[in-house]
Amino acid sequence: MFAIPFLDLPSLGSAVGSVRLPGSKSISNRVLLLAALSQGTTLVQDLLASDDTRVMLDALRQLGCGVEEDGTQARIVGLGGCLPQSPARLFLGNAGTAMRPLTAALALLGGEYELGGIARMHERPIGDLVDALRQLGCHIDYLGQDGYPPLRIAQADGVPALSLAGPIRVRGDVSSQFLTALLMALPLVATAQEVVIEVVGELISKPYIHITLELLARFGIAVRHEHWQRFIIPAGSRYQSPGTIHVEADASSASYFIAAGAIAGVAPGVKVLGVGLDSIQGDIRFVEAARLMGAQISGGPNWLQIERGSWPLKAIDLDCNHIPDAAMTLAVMALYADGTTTLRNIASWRVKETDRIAAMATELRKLGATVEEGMDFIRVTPPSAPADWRAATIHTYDDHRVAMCFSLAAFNPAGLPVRIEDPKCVAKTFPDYFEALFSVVQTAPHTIPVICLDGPTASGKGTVAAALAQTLGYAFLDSGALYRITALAAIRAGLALEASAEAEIAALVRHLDIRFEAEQVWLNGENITTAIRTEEAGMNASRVSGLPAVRTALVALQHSFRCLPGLVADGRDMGTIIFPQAPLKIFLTASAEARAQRRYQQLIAKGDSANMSALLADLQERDARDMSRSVAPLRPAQDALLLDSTHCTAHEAVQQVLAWWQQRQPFVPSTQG
Ligand SMILES: O=C(O)C1=C[C@@H](OP(=O)(O)O)[C@@H](O)[C@H](O)C1
Ligand SMILES: C=C(OP(=O)(O)O)C(=O)O
Repeated sequence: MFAIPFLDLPSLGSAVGSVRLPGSKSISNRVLLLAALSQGTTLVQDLLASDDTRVMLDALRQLGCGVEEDGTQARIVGLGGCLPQSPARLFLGNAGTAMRPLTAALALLGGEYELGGIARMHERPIGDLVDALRQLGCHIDYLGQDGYPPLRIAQADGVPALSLAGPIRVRGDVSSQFLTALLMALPLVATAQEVVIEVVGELISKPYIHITLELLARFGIAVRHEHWQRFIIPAGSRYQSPGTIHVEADASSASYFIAAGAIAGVAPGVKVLGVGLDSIQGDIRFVEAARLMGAQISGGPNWLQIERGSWPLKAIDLDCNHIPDAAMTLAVMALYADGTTTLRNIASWRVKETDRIAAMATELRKLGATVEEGMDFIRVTPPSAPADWRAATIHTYDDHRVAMCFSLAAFNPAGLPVRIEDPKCVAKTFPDYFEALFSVVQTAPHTIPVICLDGPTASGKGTVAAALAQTLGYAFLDSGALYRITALAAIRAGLALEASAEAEIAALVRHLDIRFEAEQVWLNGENITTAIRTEEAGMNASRVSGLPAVRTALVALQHSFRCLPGLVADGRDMGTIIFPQAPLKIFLTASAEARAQRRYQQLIAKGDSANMSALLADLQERDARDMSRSVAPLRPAQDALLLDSTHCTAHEAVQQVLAWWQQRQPFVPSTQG
C-alpha cells in the first residue's frame, strides 16, 4: 500500500496482463455477520482484507464471537443463539456494510451498545433504519445529530416486546443498506411467525438486495419477495452455518481494470480473475455499460478478459441506479469518449464516502473536462483535444473510489502525469490497488521518472535517496550495494578483485540472484545485509567498480529497477552513465572532514571501533580512486544540481531535493483541503 501524502502516476501506456482481485466487500461483510449470527463454525475463504472488513472483524470479536483469521481466510464461531457481549462500544470506521447491518442485528439481540465511526460516518444517514427499528419497538438513541450515527442501542434488560405482526416499513430511497440490515437481522426473531418487510417508495441500488438474499439462502434463510417491494422472512427461521463459504472477488474493484482494458487494453488484453459473468454482485453489470462505451469483453464463471474495442470510447446516457459504485468509473471513462456522457439516477452518491457528485465534478474539471452536475446526475464532456488536458492534483476526499477511478486519467493522450492525494484511502476496500494496477500496465521506460543521486562515499546519499523513495513511493536502487555484493561474491568464488579476474567477475554477475527486501539484502538466498556494510566491503566495492566489464555486466540489472511509479537511484554514475536522461540529477557532496565525521559516528553507534584520521585517509583514497578511474569516473552530470550537505541534516537535504522535484512537476496545486 502507498501510505504517502501523494502518489504521482506517470503517463501510462498500454494495459495487458492478468490480475487477481481481492474479495468483495459487500459479500465479505455480509458473510462475516451471518456467520456470527449462525449456529456452528464458518470457514470464510478469499475474504477481503481491508479497512471495512477489519472493523467488522474487530466488532465481532468484541461481541464475543470466536474469530481466527489468517490473511484472506477467517474462521468464525457463531453466537448460535447466545447473547453478544454487552455493553460494547463499536468503532465501525466508514463501513456502511458494518454500521447498518450491525445496528439492526444488535437491536434485535438485546444488550447495550454504542456504534460510531469516523467523522464522515457521522454524516451518513441512518434515520430510515432507526425509524424502522423503533417502529418494531427497539430502543435506539442518537448520540449526536438526529438521523445519523453515533447511536446507542439501550436494551440492557433485553429486547422489548416487538411488533412483528404487521409489515415493517422501511424507506429504500436513501440507501438499500437499511433494507439489507433488516433482512439480515429479522430472521433472528422470525421464529414463531413470519415477518414481512415493506419498502416505502423507490428502492435504490436493488442488486445489493439480490446479494443479501443469495447469502441469506446460503445460511439457511429463504426469503421470498414480491417485486422487490415486499419481503417475507419465513417463520421458523434459524441461521445455520454453511460450513465453508467462498467470497468472490469484488466486482466494483473489477471496474477499474475493465476500464483500463477498455481504454488501453492491447491484445490479449487485461484478464481479471476471481469474478466472472455469473457473479452474484450487481456491479458485474458494469460490463454492460463498458460494452456500451465500446469495450470488448469476454468472460466465464470466474474471469473476464477486456480489450480496447471502439476508440475513442462512445459517449453514453445511462441510468446508473443499479451500479452506484462502479458508475464512478464510467465518469472517468467519459474522459475518453467521443461526446458527452450522462450518468443518471445517482442521488445516493451524495451520501457516500463523500458527496461523490460534487467530488467527481470538481476533479474531472481539473483534468480539463466540462462537467455539469445536478441533484442526481452528472454530465461529462471530455477535453476537446489532447492539448486541453491538464496535469491535475486529484483530491481524494478519503474516498477509495475517487482515488481508484482517477488513476485511469493517467492514460490521457497528452502524456501528462496525474497526482493522487492520500492514495492510502484505497485501504477501505482495496489496499494494494495501485500495485495491482502497475502489474498490468506497460509504460515505456523513458516515461518512468528517475531521480539520480550521485556523490562520493559518506555524503549521505544513501540515507537521502532511501528517504526520497519512501516519500514518493518510488523504487530504490542502491547501486553501491550491487558493487558490494559483486565483490563479496567474487571473493567467495576465490577471485582476485583486479583486472586479471575481470572477465570471470563479469560472468559471475550474470548469475547472481539478488533481492532487496525492505532494508535487507539477499544473495542466492542468504541474508548478506551486514556482510556488505563493512568498511572492507566498501573498499572491495570500489575495486570491482573500476573494472569496465563488471560495470557493463551490471547495467541491465540497474535498468531493471526502473519501474512504476518511479525510481530513486543512488550511486556514482547514475546521472552520467546509467540514467543519462533522468529528469532530476543531484550531486550530493560534503567536505571530506564532515563525511569522515559522519562515518565515524555511524561506526561508533554500531559499537565498532573507529579512528578519525584513518577514516579520513581511507575516504580520501577512495575519492581519488572513484574520481580517477577510467570508466565512469565519479563526477557530477552536466545537468546535475549540486547539493552540499556539509552543514545540513539528512532531513533538510531530502526537503531540498523534494522542492527541486516539485518545481519540475507540471501539477497545478490542489485547491481542496
Ligand atoms: O449493500 C451493500 O453492500 C452496498 C450497497 C450500496 O449502497 P447504497 O444502498 O447506499 O446505495 C453500495 O453503494 C455500497 O458500496 C455497498
Ligand atoms: C458506498 C460505499 O461504501 P459503504 O459500504 O461504506 O456504503 C462504497 O464502497 O463505495
